[in-house]
Amino acid sequence: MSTARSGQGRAAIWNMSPTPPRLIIRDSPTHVGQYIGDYIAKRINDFAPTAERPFVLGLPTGSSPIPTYKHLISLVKDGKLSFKHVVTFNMDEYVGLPRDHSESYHTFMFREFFSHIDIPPSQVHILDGNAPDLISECNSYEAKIKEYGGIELFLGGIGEDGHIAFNEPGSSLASRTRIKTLAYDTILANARFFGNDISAVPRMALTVGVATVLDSREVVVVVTGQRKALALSKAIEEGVNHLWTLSALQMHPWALIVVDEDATAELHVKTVKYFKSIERVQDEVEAIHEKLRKEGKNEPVGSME
Ligand SMILES: N[C@@H]1[C@@H](O)[C@H](O)[C@@H](COP(=O)(O)O)O[C@@H]1O
Repeated sequence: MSTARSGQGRAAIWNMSPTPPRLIIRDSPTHVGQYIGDYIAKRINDFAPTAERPFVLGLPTGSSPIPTYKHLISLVKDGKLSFKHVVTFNMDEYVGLPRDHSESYHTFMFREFFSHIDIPPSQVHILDGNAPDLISECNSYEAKIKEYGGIELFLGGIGEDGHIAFNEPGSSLASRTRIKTLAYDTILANARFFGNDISAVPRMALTVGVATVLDSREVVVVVTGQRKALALSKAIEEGVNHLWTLSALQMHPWALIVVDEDATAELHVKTVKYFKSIERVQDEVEAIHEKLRKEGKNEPVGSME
């Protein structure tokens, strides 16, 4: 099952090289979903996965990735993408919530995504929050990721307190898959999925660690809505800080954060302008290279990092 990683996918998208982390700004959550869906589809198609060399994809739950899932589903339905040779690892799962509960992350993933695409269920990995030994469940999850040669691309979402997966404020930036007690803010934020009954929200979860996410070759994070604006500014405009675990992406060489306009509300104008200009310049450079490719001339080698 072990598959060696190769740099093939990355070479094919040299022109999309992010700085760590690069910000892409789109008008609305739907446009964010389209951008990320197209981006992931390109990565999978460039990788040309096979049974022996599958594409290993990390995935989140939450309302933010739903437009991305919708777009990926439409690409599969249109025959432009297949998950036949994609292996997935989800970020997290509640502890103690029955697997078939409507708000378990198992249920969420099959309802919103897996049931609509061509992925064999045996290639889906989601932590079992009801395992008899939760510590060994977490350790074997890490081991399984390693067996597959690591995660090629981890798609993530964040909480309002800047947590990635369930790595709440104060999580070690060297953390691995483990049991985590949820912050009260997260319990409050997630009560909307439990009929606004705070007491119904599980208090614990299993989650991949910050280091598990940082280990993947590429990280793409979706951040939409004004309620995530403070977390985004902390993660982008301030230093690496375990109180805003998304900020750990500053240490990743290949990270992309895709946001809508609302999520930029707390950013400095110059930060927004900077990232918009970077994207514009990269588009111009890509147009030049596309022209060179068409004329059969050599493309310059290397990235723009
Ligand atoms: N553990 C999950 C996170 O992985 C997810 O990113 C977050 C955001 O949810 P939403 O996208 O609904 O705001 O919800 C939960 O806390």
